[in-house]
Amino acid sequence: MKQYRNFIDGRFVDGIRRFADIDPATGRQVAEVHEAGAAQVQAAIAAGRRAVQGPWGRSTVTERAAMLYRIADEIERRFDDFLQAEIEDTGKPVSLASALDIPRGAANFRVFADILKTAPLESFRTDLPDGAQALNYAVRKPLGVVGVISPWNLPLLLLTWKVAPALACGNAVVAKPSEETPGTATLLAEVMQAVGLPEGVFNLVHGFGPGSAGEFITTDPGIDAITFTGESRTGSAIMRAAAEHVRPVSFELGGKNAAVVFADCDFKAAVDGVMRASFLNTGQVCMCSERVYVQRPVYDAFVKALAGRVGSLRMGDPRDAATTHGPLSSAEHRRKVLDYFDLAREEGATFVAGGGVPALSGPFSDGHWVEPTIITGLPETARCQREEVFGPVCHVAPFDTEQEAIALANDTSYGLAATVWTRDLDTAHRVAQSMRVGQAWVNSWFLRDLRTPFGGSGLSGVGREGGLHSLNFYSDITNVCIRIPAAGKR
Ligand SMILES: NC(=O)c1ccc[n+]([C@@H]2O[C@H](COP(=O)([O-])OP(=O)(O)OC[C@H]3O[C@@H](n4cnc5c(N)ncnc54)[C@H](O)[C@@H]3O)[C@@H](O)[C@H]2O)c1
Ligand SMILES: O=C/C=C/C=C(\O)C(=O)O
Repeated sequence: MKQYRNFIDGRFVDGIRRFADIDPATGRQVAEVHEAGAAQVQAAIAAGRRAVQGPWGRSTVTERAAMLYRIADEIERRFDDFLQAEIEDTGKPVSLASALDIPRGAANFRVFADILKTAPLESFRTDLPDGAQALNYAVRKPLGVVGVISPWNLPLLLLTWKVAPALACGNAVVAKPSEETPGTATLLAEVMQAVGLPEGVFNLVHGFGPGSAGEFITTDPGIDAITFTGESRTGSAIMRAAAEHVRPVSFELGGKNAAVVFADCDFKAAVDGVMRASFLNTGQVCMCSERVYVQRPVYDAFVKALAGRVGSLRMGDPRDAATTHGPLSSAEHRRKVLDYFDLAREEGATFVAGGGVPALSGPFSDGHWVEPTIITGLPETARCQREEVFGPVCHVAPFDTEQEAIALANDTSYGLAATVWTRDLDTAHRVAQSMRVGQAWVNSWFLRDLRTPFGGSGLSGVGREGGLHSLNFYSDITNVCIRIPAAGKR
């Protein structure tokens, strides 16, 4: 059986216990994962501290950028290994993992190398009453040892989205991937070793949250900052842990995202776009649209077209290029999603498509499959309209006016993403700017430029990452202020 070990101070080490890594497409075990104990997490943090105090913490931008390019190149050289590990851990279709997850794993390093090299320093010239001036400029320095905790839905993409800028800024990292998806993170540790990243700069520990590696990282005073992607409830627990030693946090959390479709949209593009926004990665993307609002004149046609398209999603062997819909991440997560389907029925929903468990044959008969599902008829107060399901499901409801659509979309305690479909430029700007979210897309969804701010409002997160926002979070900033006397004065 394949073994996924911890990577501490430049070496792969066994854990204190082992747990099973399950392929959600088949329900079969694919690897044994070595759970790190408290002492091993402490050793990883101590190794990180030594690394930041050593040459790595004093390395130049040019040196670090070169290292990030080497990491990106090595991920690409081992593209197929990463692809197979990601598919084994998630069951996601090869078409998706090869177009999104693995390329973004490499791109995250390359883009942050470029951003680092081109990032300006902030500076201000201050005029003083006596004719003197002051020149202020802010320098970024490493924060120290950064704890990175990531989820299972886009394992390599979301881990590297945080590891890359943390390393770019000269920090050391102690990373913990989700217990459900340890594969590509372990390969990333192999990459770090292969490219010669100094020992202790990147450490990887496997395990769970409470009472395990996740909690050991977040409660350790040796961790200088915590960056986390996952559920809002977990974010809240981590925030409490971070408060103890007053450490900064950056959180990308859950969503209950709206799609707003106006009657003047490009109808086919909107149907295609909402299909993608609701069902990509089996609905397990934090930015997925679970609430779709369609303007009344096109509402019936839209629901019909969406239901027709759902039937064309193909489940099955993730390695078959024709497969477009994978399983859910685990038996437990499928139970949660199916419980929401039951709840939706109790709350009065009409199931326009899906709603059940498909019968797959052969090795995939024990996978954690759920049909892509479209529901209508729920009141906005229904729990299924308010809570994040994180599965292949959207609810479609009609609206009449622009003001009503904005109010419906914003009526949530989350605030991650929205997507607006219209051909009218004025409507597009007005509505997109009115969305209380981190990302408002117009006639598109999950279209990413990694230089832009990314994050969530309300329950969806704390802070923004991306571009300079990442550099600022992963840096300790010192403002230097120099007084320049006026000529002839002191
Ligand atoms: N906003 C975003 O960018 C974004 C991106 C992806 C996923 N998500 C969200 O993530 C969720 C799905 O991922 P998940 O189920 O893996 O999330 P999760 O919160 O259950 O787990 C995420 C990570 O946190 C660890 N963890 C759990 N409890 C912990 C604790 N008390 N202390 C420290 N670590 C702990 C887990 O082991 C895992 O590594 C969804 O809510 C989704 O919306 C958000
Ligand atoms: O599931 C959530 C997806 C988040 C995506 C990103 O963080 C990104 O594209 O950088």
